[in-house]
Amino acid sequence: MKTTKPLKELKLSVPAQDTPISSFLTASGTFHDGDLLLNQKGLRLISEENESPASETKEIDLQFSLEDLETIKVIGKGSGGVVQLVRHKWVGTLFALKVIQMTIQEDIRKQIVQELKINQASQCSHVVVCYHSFYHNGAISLVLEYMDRGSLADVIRQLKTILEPYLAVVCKQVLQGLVYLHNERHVIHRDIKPSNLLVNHKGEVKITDFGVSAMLASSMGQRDTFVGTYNYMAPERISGSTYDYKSDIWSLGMVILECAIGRFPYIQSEDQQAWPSFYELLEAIVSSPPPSAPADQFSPEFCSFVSACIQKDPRDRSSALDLLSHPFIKKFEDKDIDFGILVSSLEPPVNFPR
Ligand SMILES: Nc1ncnc2c1ncn2[C@@H]1O[C@H](COP(=O)(O)OP(=O)(O)OP(=O)(O)O)[C@@H](O)[C@H]1O
Repeated sequence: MKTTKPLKELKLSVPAQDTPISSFLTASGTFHDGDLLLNQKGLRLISEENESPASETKEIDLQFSLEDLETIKVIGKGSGGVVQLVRHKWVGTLFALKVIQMTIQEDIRKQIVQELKINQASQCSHVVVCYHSFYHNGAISLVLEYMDRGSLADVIRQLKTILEPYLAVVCKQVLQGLVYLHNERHVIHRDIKPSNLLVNHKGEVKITDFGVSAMLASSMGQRDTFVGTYNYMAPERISGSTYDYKSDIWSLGMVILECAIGRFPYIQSEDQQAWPSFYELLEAIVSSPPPSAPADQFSPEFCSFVSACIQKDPRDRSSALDLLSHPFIKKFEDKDIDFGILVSSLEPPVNFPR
């Protein structure tokens, strides 16, 4: 692969806003999209068939308001907006408040609405909980479960590589989250990457950020809009073919392999100058043989797990459910591996409280 200028994250820019906010706001300033009503008081889900009678709406904990939260500090920034650490003034509980400005393209706004719907209904301990959502002053605010050790990206930044026993523990939790999303919610996440796998001091790993996920079951059908990094994207998505749950499995395989070898699998050496250009990377993902774990450095179980995920043809990839019983996961299940101890031994991410 040719040496070109360094390119750490391959991103596309978001096109300028082309839909006025007024087109999806009601006269009272309520954000309205399908079965969702969102205003200063919080989120209300309305049954699709029966939107009008207010008495039939399902109200969700209106006691909780943005004024009850005080900001401690900004802890992160993504393409959609900032993430702040906040505290509930009366109860003292910490939350992560993700604020997304609404002056964005309509496609992105729709993706955010999906995020709200999925998060609000989430009942899986490996998916980050969204406790509440508000629409206020041109921004959507999501009150999320606070994951006090940041993301897997923060962990690998410090550790460089993660050993197989810990990787098995991380993988199992991500797979449990994916089984929930794929088999119960019928959702493709579409953006599995290290910064979307959040970690806490207990060693729990949870999937977050459904900003780019799509509800397969929804009438919108498969959508092609994507904003974010292409590094972990499956070949069929890059080449514009149809894709399904298996594209998340490719991404998981790429993340796990990166954690094991300590570098993004499509760079040949640890020399940071050797990053391919954007198009070289896309070409490599689509046309080159898939990356694999070096058999001389890793166990046969790990190598087999990685290749069960990173297959060019999605039909050759295992499902999340099947991978949960893969020998690599099973091997460490009764070994009492405590990822929490490892994570707690690290410095908290920059901006997170010490
Ligand atoms: N619930 C949370 N608890 C603790 N930290 C969080 C939480 N959600 C997000 N963060 C932190 O904020 C950062 C930014 O998150 P965000 O989801 O906005 O963007 P991203 O996933 O990093 O990037 P992109 O928007 O390009 O996908 C994360 O990398 C993480 O460190």
